[in-house]
Amino acid sequence: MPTSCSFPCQRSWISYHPSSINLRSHRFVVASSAAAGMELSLTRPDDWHLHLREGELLHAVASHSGDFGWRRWWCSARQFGRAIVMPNLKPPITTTEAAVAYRQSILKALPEGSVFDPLMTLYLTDNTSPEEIKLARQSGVVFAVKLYPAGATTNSQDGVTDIFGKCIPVLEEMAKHNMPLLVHGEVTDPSVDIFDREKVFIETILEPLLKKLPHLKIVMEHITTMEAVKFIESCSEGSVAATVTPQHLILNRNSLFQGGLQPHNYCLPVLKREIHREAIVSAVTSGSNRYFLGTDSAPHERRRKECTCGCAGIYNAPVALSLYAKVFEQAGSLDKLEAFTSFNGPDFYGLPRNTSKIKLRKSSWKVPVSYPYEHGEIVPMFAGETLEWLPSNN
Ligand SMILES: NC(=O)N[C@@H](CC(=O)O)C(=O)O
Ligand SMILES: [Zn+2]
Ligand SMILES: [Zn+2]
Repeated sequence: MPTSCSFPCQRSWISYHPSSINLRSHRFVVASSAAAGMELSLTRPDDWHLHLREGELLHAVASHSGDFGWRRWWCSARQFGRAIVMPNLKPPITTTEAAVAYRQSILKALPEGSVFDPLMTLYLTDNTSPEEIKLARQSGVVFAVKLYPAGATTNSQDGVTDIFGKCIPVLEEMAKHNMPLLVHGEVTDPSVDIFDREKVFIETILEPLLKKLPHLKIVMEHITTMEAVKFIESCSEGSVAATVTPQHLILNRNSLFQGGLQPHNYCLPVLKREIHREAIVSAVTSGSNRYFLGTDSAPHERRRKECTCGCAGIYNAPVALSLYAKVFEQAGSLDKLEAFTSFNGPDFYGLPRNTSKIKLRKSSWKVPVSYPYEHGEIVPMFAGETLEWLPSNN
């Protein structure tokens, strides 16, 4: 197994200035501000974009997103209350019946006593019927439908080939039921430069789609560009929103190549230039309610990342909250963190906010170099690095 790639240059992420913290600006969330051990108290966050996989991988990762600690020496806080669970399995979750069964297998993978609530999604295909949307709404466990343009990302081969030609009736039904469309927003035309695929998707798909279906609720997932920020700001509030990942807030495209190819920083949409990262950071830390937490934590077995044709996806569940806190702290906006992690998402989906709390303690902790499971291991984002904010339940 290749193990030589040990992230020699990951320290190139945004610079961090503890001295720049403005205590007055986040007085509403500071539970204790004793210099070394500052603590934030947050309403329990939800993750509005999460890959939990299935089988062994599901069992390996469920505990990092759920509300209980990592089973061994390292206790990842009990983090998220709920998560929107992505349907891109093999085969994909295209029916309500499959979503209900998948939900059961997730619940089984959680240890007893867990209150983590997986919110299920359907994988949109050219053949999804309006009837399926009715069933999804009635089920009470399916909360959104996911659009993967065919060929855009991991397990998207069964996705949509022609949204305007094949999907309008089903999207009209979704609008009727207030069921959000979650979008992997990249065109797949191989002649479009990979760094422009999000921008072209906005121009050629999203803008015309919204003109045609102005009442469709849309979440543009894992936005990566200033064009996406402009698009989101141009839409009417409450109808179009965006999730933002830790990697697109913390890393730019240099991180893919620093000191050699860095497969564990490869995800789709691919990391962009620094100006795009800055645009997303400003949008998210401005306090706008159009943005919310969606980690896009996407585990792949180490061997499937470190190989000749490595999978796209960054496993960030164990580090996500620490990284979001770092971004807001760096921007002097810790007072806006809680809305991003815990309010904007449920408000957009029309769900109640969580009532329990978690804490983020300003103390250093080391990210494990990997999470082994029976037949493989998963390398997390910032493996082996030291992070500053440690989540906990008490
Ligand atoms: N983000 C990724 O790079 N990968 C995701 C799919 C996705 O969210 O596009 C995966 O399922 O691995
Ligand atoms: Zn995606
Ligand atoms: Zn994803």
